[in-house]
Amino acid sequence: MATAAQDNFVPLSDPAESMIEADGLSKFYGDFAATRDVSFQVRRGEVAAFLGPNGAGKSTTMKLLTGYLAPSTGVSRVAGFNMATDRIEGSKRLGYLPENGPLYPDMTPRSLLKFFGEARRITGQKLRDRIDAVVSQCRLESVIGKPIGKLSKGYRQRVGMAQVLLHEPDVLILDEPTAGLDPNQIREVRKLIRELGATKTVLLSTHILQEVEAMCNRVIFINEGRVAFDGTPAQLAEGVDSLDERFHELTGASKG
Ligand SMILES: Nc1ncnc2c1ncn2[C@@H]1O[C@H](COP(=O)(O)OP(=O)(O)OP(=O)(O)O)[C@@H](O)[C@H]1O
Repeated sequence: MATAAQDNFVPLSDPAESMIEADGLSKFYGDFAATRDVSFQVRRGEVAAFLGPNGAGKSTTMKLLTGYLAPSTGVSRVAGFNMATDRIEGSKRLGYLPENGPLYPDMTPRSLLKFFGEARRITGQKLRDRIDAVVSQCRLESVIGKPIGKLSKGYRQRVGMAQVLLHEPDVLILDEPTAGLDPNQIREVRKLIRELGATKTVLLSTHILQEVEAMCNRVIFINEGRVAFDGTPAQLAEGVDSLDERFHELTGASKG
């Protein structure tokens, strides 16, 4: 039976090109469901906002999608690969930026990128070329030799992005990529994500409505562990005076 969320869904391109797929993902901690039967697909060419209030289940869903957490029920796929049974193949095509991801504070961006590149079996000239490319893309030139622990939050976030992009993944899953940044840093990270969206499929989590308008052509809204809306930013704004009003409506609706 179709759900309200599915009724709202508008396919933007060929369904065969689904690059990120959540299929009935639930995660239980004892009796508590952090996510319940979460299903959606993000297609090639989409930059999708994963929107919802604090505690809605965004990070949990992202961990389930990337294979970092095992679901209680359901299946996740990245570029068509089942992340439970084919995680290595899926991971080759995936760049995942976790919320407050581990960055080794004593390493420099250069040594960190070398370390992660080698872990992905990129070596020699290819690795040097890829490091140069992501350093330029993420504008890290001025901090490349400084300890990561001494960098500003904005630069640390860009180091995380560089690490995510190093192996040229087709799919990016970014957990709150602009959290904790100042307005200038936010503008720069948004610009970078818009550029990346031209060639990659992106799912980024946020609880900030402006992120949707600034970067995304698709919105998946989650509340209390369930998908409450799935459609375009224009559909999200339909029939309300402001996105704030829609946010309130979507978060209030499931409490009745
Ligand atoms: N390991 C865990 N054990 C128990 N409950 C957990 C665990 N991890 C997450 N939760 C709970 O699951 C719910 C969803 O958490 P999650 O971190 O996915 O939310 P979120 O939407 O990412 O929130 P935020 O925007 O604050 O990061 C929350 O109520 C959280 O407390």
